[in-house]
Amino acid sequence: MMFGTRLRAAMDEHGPLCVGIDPHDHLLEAWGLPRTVEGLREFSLRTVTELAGNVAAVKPQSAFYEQHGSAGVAVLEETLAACREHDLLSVLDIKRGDIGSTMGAYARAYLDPSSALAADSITVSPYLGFGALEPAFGLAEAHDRGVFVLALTSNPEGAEVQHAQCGEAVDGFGGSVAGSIVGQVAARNSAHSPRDPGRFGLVVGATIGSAARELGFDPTDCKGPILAPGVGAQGAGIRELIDVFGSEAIAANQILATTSRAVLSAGPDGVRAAARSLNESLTQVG
Ligand SMILES: O=C(O)c1cc(=O)[nH]c(=O)n1[C@@H]1O[C@H](COP(=O)(O)O)[C@@H](O)[C@H]1O
Repeated sequence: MMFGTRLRAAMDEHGPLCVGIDPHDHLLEAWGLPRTVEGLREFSLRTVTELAGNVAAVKPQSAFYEQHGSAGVAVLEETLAACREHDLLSVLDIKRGDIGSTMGAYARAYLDPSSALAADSITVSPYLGFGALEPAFGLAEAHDRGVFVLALTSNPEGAEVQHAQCGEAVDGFGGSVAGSIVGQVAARNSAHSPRDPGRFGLVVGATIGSAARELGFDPTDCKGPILAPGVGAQGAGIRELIDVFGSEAIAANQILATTSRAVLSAGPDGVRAAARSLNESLTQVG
């Protein structure tokens, strides 16, 4: 089944929430775990078992595994394997972007099923040019995976790059860098529609307010899934999600709202209930 279809089916079944697996040191401590690779493993595998069957996807944040060196990356591999074993979709948050030949190596690392680091989908950064991401797009198609391209990120610093005007406007998407990214993702999803989403998605923060409107485009026109971080610890909630995306796109399960700290801080015995509660409030929209 095509990634966009698989994700939509998971959202229809489990709700529109993706819980990020961000093993911050303070969260390991709050869970009574050591700030070691052993603590990292227990935190990660417990989160997968608690959330499988309760959320549409999880989003391991590679950085928190890399900070432990190769032993941490080995835990990330175990975490992704656990997702596969539990039939839990994964969005591996790596935000990689590089020149084409190097991007090819990244694509093989994270999208080729023969790799221990392969995920169902990944985040990528178009800062070296949208076209430089082609190797990731190609492998995603070859192995039926998904790619979420950063467009309007949840951090305030992103605006200086993403809101910049880049000359030629992409029809219907305005002339900003972000609009150009959204328009190019929409073009790759041209055979799809909001009801039949493509495998190429966007990352658009729930904290961006009216930015997309002011830049002259609607991110939901990308005809793919939209990963929406910023919920919870970064201050966004249901109201902000509706302001950015509209209740129709949320109710149609195009928006994969994602939060990490707000759910993980509930602890090992509370993470499932916290996810179900947030999912419940999200499914009330529309
Ligand atoms: O690609 C991402 O997931 C991402 C994009 C973005 O614009 N903002 C953003 O916060 N993220 C990631 O989403 C997670 C947010 O974590 P919380 O703020 O704890 O919910 C972190 O792992 C971020 O790196």
